[in-house]
Amino acid sequence: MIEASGLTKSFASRSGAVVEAVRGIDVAVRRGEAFGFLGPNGAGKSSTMRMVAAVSPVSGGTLRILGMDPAVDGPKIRARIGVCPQEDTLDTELNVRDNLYIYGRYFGLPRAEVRGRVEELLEFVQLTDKASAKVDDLSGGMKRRLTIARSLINRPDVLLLDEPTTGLDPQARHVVWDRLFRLKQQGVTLVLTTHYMDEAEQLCDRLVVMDKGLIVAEGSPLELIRTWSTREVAELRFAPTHEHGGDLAAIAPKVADLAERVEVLPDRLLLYSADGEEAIAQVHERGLDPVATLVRRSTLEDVFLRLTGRTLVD
Ligand SMILES: Nc1ncnc2c1ncn2[C@@H]1O[C@H](COP(=O)(O)OP(=O)(O)OP(=O)(O)O)[C@@H](O)[C@H]1O
Repeated sequence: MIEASGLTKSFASRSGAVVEAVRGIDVAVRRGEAFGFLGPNGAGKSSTMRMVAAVSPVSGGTLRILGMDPAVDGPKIRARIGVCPQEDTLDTELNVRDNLYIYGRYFGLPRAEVRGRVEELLEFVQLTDKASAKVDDLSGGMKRRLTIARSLINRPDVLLLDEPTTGLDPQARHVVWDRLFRLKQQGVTLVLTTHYMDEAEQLCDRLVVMDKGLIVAEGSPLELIRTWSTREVAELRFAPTHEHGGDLAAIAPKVADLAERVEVLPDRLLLYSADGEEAIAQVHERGLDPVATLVRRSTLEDVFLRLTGRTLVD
């Protein structure tokens, strides 16, 4: 559905310096899959998405979308994809139903067809009872669902979603995920960006981890975790009154041999080990006395930390 090779995007900044937002990435998105671009702010995700949406010209490399070249067939591509942008771009002058209707007409769909499609989409995103409401009276989650409905008006083969649940509360996020799952079941190819690990794990069949304009890893969430992390992680917190005064960097060498890898975060130590309980038992045996411990399974957050040395916190 999408094939990029050596894809780059540069911007000229105001000072005249060149910003290389995307520095040569290879990506292939298959029909029907949910594909994610994961990475922190500034990684180049949005710049990539805008090229894939055929609204921002490619600086270098090649890009094919639905077999077409965006430089030649931009309008044809845009007719067959849906775009759900990061910020709300809904028309606050119009009510919920008319936001969808106007968009459908913009796509050149006949009036009667748009009317039917609008009702179908309102139902799909569970906004039928809000059809006459002003956009400003909707909650954040409802606005996001309306934007998703709008991006589906042309029955796209591919739906691009830039951070679909950023800023939403947990319940609203789950409602959005549920709708995206349903779309996937209907055969729509989903391409999304996110900096939420749980979102990537929930939704994506495959994903790439981006950092500073480059892809640093690629695979299914499970493959990435298996390749780049251990099965379990033991988290250790120490009291500020500990003999090292809570200086975690000083404690780390004392436990380094108990794990495959140790990460020092500002507030805790992470011990990457196949058996977290065993690692913690040994820490206690050495009289190191953590004030709190926790064993959890590895997540994509651990993969990201391993690959970039940074956490993905916004
Ligand atoms: N129009 C622009 N002009 C100049 N620089 C830009 C422009 N758009 C993006 N950039 C720069 O390109 C880099 C990548 O930005 P981009 O928005 O693609 O990252 P991102 O991974 O999507 O981040 P976010 O999660 O914040 O959306 C950043 O350094 C950004 O400042």
